[in-house]
Amino acid sequence: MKMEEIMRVSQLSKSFKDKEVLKGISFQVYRGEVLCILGPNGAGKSTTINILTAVLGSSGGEISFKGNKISRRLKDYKQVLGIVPQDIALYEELSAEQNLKFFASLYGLQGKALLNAVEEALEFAGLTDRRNDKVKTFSGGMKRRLNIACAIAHHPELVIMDEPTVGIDPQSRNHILDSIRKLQANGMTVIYTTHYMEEVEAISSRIIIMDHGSIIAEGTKETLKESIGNEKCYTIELEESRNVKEEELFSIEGVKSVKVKGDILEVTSIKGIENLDRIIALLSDRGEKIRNIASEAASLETVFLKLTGRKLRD
Ligand SMILES: Nc1ncnc2c1ncn2[C@@H]1O[C@H](COP(=O)(O)OP(=O)(O)OP(=O)(O)O)[C@@H](O)[C@H]1O
Repeated sequence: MKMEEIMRVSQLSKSFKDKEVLKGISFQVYRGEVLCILGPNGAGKSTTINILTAVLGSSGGEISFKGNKISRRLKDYKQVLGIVPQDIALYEELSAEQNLKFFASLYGLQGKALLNAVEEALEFAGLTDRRNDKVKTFSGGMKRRLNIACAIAHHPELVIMDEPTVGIDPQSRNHILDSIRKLQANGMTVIYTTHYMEEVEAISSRIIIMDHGSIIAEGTKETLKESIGNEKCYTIELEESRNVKEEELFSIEGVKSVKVKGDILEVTSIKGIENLDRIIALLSDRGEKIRNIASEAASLETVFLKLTGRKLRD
């Protein structure tokens, strides 16, 4: 499938006084994808997002949207953009419906189109039955959902979200992740920053990993995992007997290391070499009884650890 470029960021830099926060980052965004920007606190994610949404000016570099520099067509660009900021921006004294009407009307929607957009957005947020309640009576998760609904009611082409699930309950978080999949199914493009690995696993089409103001890796979940680890690990739980010799396992093609921890045998093996059946055959040949086998590939967490030398959440 040919990917259509919708946005191009070239050599984007930003300094606050003499502190260089973005060090000339470049990347593309393709239509219909969910691009996750992953990085620890202070990596420069919010600064990037704030520049992409034209809230903040850059110190250097260029951003083009559908071939035009955004600075030249700022009004048109903002019209097709949906922005979900890190902090909730809603009117507490207004109802869900009134908030939606207000935000959608900022994008020029009126009359029937406005009413339809509000109806659709209420449903999207799962708040149709709470439409007339004031926002101040809502839980954190409901506010987050409404915040997102306000950003997408006008059907933007590109939705930019800055850590929209921070500090909310798991149910609302799942609702938000589901709704991002829905946005994508409806043809929208999403840029999403997070420091939660599970979210990246759940929704990303592509990932950019940032650290200290630079992009340190880019790819899909699969390519990133492959780039660092071409190993898999079998955890084999045995009944008590211990007849098998470690060196015997090394005679099987692909086996790189064997560790024995009590009744557990940990075997790392090169990915792509299908040898589990041979391992099992050898074990049963030696009279071992297998209780359980689990196989695990490298995770995004390990990718991050290898690239930066530290955990994502310290
Ligand atoms: N207005 C500012 N003035 C000075 N320094 C700033 C300003 N805004 C951000 N920074 C610094 O820039 C760096 C990057 O911050 P940024 O908020 O972009 O990181 P982040 O990856 O979004 O982190 P978080 O997950 O905490 O939001 C940090 O060191 C931060 O202290």
